Amino acid sequence: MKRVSSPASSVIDFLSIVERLKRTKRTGWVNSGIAGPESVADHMFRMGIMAMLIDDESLDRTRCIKMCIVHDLAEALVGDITPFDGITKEEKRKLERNGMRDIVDTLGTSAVAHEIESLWLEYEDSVTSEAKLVHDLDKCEMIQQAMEYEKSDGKRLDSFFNSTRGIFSHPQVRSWVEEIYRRREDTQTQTNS
Ligand SMILES: Nc1nc2c(ncn2[C@H]2C[C@H](O)[C@@H](COP(=O)(O)O)O2)c(=O)[nH]1
Ligand SMILES: [Mn+2]
Repeated sequence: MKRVSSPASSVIDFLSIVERLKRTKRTGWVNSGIAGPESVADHMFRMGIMAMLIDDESLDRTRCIKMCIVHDLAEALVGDITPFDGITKEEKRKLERNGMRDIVDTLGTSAVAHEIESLWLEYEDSVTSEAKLVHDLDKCEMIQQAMEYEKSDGKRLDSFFNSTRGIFSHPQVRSWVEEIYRRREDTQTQTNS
């Protein structure tokens, strides 16, 4: 089937929506009083790099990288909703599903529009091994950022570690999480000495 590419006007409209992710600060850090917090785009970028570092031949690595960089795309329209905003998971999914539909519609019926929406739905359903890995990376990236903010801002961000304890399943990600915890303890030891 001939690939139908989106016209330039649609592409620029779509990229202007993506630009919002560069300006949308991650709510969890804003609520924690972090100065100059990362954006949603920053978070997805490092997740993409993390996916490149995964050494697992059973996974479609390229698909994982693509899933990382689209998984929070809906937040360009609905914002970055935390588990503490009083919005149910069902309502959040409905808001983000509708947001994704609006975002992808700007690209028309192109193959890439379908690909982006499919990747997002696969992440949301969290059934495939690739999606489960990207969920691991989502939380691993978050706790590494929390560890780095604890060190740079001299704060305790316990909730990020408490809410993700024991949830990681991929062995390589678990090894990264162990190292994050070790470094966090080092920082706390140095701070207390
Ligand atoms: N204070 C906390 N905030 C949290 C926690 N877990 C997630 N979050 C924040 C981080 C993001 O701002 C937002 C959702 O992130 P997604 O990548 O899942 O869209 O919620 C937590 O335990 N404490
Ligand atoms: Mn995320």
